[in-house]
Amino acid sequence: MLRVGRIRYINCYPVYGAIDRGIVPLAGTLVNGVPTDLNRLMAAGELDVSVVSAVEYARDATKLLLLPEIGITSDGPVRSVMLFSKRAPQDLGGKRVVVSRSSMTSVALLELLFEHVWRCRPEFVPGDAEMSDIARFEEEPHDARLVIGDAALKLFDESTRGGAWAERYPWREDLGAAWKAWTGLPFVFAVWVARRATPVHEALSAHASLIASRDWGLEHLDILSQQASESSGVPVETCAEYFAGLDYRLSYPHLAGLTEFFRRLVLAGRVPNGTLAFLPAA
Ligand SMILES: C=C(O[C@@H]1C=C(C(=O)O)C=C[C@H]1O)C(=O)O
Repeated sequence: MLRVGRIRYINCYPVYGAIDRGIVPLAGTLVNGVPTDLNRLMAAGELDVSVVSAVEYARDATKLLLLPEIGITSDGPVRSVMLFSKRAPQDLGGKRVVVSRSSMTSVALLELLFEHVWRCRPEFVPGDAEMSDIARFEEEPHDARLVIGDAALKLFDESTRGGAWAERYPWREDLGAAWKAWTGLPFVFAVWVARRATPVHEALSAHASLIASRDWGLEHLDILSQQASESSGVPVETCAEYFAGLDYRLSYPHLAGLTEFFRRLVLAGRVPNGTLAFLPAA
């Protein structure tokens, strides 16, 4: 049985919604996790097909194939990948920036932004930043925090209404928006991949299910926004706007954004140079 990974954030509802509801069959079993769990399981050969951090593909491209036409992307603000800061990002040189242990792509993007846009060098420290960790943020000294997923959406939404979070973090940088301002391109946060060792017909079948489920999801964002609001505690209108701002296709502008990100990571010596290799389209 094919093992298929799913990020347990609401950002994956539009892709897995129809599979979850039995509307689209999937010949496999789902494994849930935060992005870094799925990256690790994929690298260890414990998953066959999964959504992973975009940078994980570049890191391990010789073992992986990209699934065409699907990704988690934004062309500008994403809302759920946020640097919450007590001071302006340009003033964070030598300061402590806690980066979510759940993320790989956003940490790599954040490092590029500090180096090239904000032009200073903070001290990066990995830390827990899921919804259940929010209450303990102040126990750990820090000047800024990178938060992704539902926890970021929740904190961003609350801080736009003023109150304690807005006071604690007067600077809130949306990494999708920062990338767009820097490069003019959309950003690809996550991609779907198959291990090259996975039998092609099985990977193709999973891909076809994911595409069909995503197409159903995009037609039913109202139902999914309601479900997302219930599970995240974020108002339904905010979830609806969030989904509207994400794009789950991988069209030319997204691929341009993805390769530009990889090119800059290669220059920074973070990932080996390589190429995009795709599973044949389903
Ligand atoms: C848009 C998001 O993109 C995510 C960010 C990832 C990363 O930083 O490695 C990986 C997968 C995506 O879930 C999000 O989680 O909010």
